[in-house]
Amino acid sequence: MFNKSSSSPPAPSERAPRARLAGLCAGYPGRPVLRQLTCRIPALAVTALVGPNGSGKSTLLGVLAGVIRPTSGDLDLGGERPPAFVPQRGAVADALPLTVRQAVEMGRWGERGPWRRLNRRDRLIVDAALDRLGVADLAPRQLGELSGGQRQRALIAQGLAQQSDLLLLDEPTTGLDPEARERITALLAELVADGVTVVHATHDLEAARSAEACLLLREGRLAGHGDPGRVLTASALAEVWAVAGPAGP
Ligand SMILES: Nc1ncnc2c1ncn2[C@@H]1O[C@H](COP(=O)(O)OP(=O)(O)OP(=O)(O)O)[C@@H](O)[C@H]1O
Repeated sequence: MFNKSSSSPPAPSERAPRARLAGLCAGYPGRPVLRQLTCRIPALAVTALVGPNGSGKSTLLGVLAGVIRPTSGDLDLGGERPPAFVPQRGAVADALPLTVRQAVEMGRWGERGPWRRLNRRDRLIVDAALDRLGVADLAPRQLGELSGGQRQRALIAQGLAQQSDLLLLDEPTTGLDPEARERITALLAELVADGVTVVHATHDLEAARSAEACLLLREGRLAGHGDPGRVLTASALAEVWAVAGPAGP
């Protein structure tokens, strides 16, 4: 009677991984950052990358996105389409004269090229992404005049319009108020239900705890990975942030 239903989904650690890292090292010219990372990123789950400033979260996203080449070790990234990468909000100039719709349409450039007109299918994909993120009514507005939460949803819609099954986001909730943070966190979980694997770097421990998996980084090394409830303990966080300095998470 109390047997687990045979239809309950397997735990993330038991699922086929979307990405496998083995002894992976990466960084910038003359600056090694990631050191010997060995872990799996579960498919169809939200994975949070957690760690102090400079611990290598964005670098790891860059490696997964294919913009930073590992210097050694292996990265096995399955999937048929390249990952979709949504950079930090600050990386997108607020002054860019772009409407929300134009920003989301840029998500189609990878397939169409920036100079080719979008076709009907592209426009339907853009409409669906705007709808999914609840920003369809903001489509004609300038990106720069939106609230932080609205802009972040527009940028996630741009990632979604790339139609990848792997969505990489750099600090999608940073700088947002609690309500907007919760909304984005809930949206990421919903995208998993749509068939997307989500990996996001975050300083928001609440968001990290609500993820199905996490990677805890300390000075470019893996200090823990797996179930956030097991990895993000008070003692592990105190230890990781003590190494990083007194600023705290
Ligand atoms: N383009 C770059 N060239 C050289 N070094 C870089 C570059 N980008 C980042 N670094 C360095 O790599 C290290 C890791 O940076 P990274 O941005 O990956 O950390 P992070 O965990 O994402 O930090 P934060 O939480 O502040 O965003 C830092 O020491 C940083 O100074």
